[in-house]
Amino acid sequence: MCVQMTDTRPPYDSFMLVSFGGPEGPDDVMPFLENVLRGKPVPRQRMLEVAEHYQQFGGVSPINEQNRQLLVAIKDEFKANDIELPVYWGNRNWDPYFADTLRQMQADGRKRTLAFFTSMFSSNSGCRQYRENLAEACAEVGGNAPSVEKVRMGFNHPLFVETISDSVKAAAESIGADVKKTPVMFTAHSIPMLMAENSDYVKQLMETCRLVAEMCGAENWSLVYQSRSGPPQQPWLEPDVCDSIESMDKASKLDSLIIVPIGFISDHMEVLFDLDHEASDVCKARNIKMARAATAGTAPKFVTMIRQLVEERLNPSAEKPALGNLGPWHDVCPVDCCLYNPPQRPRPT
Ligand SMILES: C=CC1=C(C)c2cc3[nH]c(cc4nc(cc5[nH]c(cc1n2)c(C)c5CCC(=O)O)C(CCC(=O)O)=C4C)c(C)c3C=C
Ligand SMILES: [Fe+2]
Ligand SMILES: [Fe+2]
Repeated sequence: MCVQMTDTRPPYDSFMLVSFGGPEGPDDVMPFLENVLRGKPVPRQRMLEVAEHYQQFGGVSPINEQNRQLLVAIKDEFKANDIELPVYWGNRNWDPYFADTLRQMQADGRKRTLAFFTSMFSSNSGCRQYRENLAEACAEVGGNAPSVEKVRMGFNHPLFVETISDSVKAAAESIGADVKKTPVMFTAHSIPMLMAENSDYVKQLMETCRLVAEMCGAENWSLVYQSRSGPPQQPWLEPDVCDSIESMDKASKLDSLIIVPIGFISDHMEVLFDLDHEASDVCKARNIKMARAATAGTAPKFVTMIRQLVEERLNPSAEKPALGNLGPWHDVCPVDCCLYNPPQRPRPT
């Protein structure tokens, strides 16, 4: 006998942009970094080093302003496509914090929200930690806080791949390079090996890089990592972007190089400092013409992708576009998705 289950949940009634947050002035930098690194075995020296990067930009991370612009673009996109979901924004590490946003949503009578996380790839940091922090915030807000459900990871969505492919072509053009022949170095945030092994981070990144390279015709590409923050004895994903530039150039003199921050959706501090400053200095010292491809930001195709990811959840019979070999990623994470339990070590004093 087949038993038809009825979905008794309320319909989706809102949208939430779920992001990282960033400091908005010099006094915010240390409390922000304390939030980011709570429970993570990152040496204090590295924390102070990163604080200095932020202070060089007046203590202001561009991420919040970029998210404000993205929110405007999403609202316009929803309006133009008759999606009547009010749009909210909450961050893990800075104002507006998840709990404050959920409290506002509760006051507005919202019961069930669809969330887009500003991470295109599955990892503990980009998936599970967001979900756990949202669940903690819901518990803090109380019984009738809205439930939050994330849309699927969009790493292989055709419109994400197109957005980055367009950026790579524009970057090549900006230095008069032939995208087919010029080395294209995709970069993503390094994470501990143990975290990587418990997620599909590298598999998804490799797939997106392959798809972007195929779409824009880049024949010489690699995936490297940046922004490592772990203690020296803990293995993190390698190679590092600056080391890679040096070793590639030593192996065979580079004329031009295109760097593509595939792991980040906007031009925040890790892109401005680690690529536009550090990697760019390595290239200048070696006389390599470097172009850094733009991140997705508010590119119209990227904003349309966010709208389509929402639409496919509002209408479960809608098509779920995905390029390549991995298929559309899951809507609902399995229980063990992106687990990470690092070995506990005493904190250095
Ligand atoms: C254990 C892993 C990580 C540590 C430690 C870490 C430190 C760290 N990160 C930032 C700033 C940013 N990180 C961002 C993204 C990001 N970070 C990690 C992992 C660690 N970071 C991952 C896997 C990712 C990608 C997924 C995600 O969470 O978004 C971002 C971008 C966020 C965005 O929404 O675009 C920033 C900014 C600092 C300052 C820091 C401490 C030294
Ligand atoms: Fe990070
Ligand atoms: Fe996950």
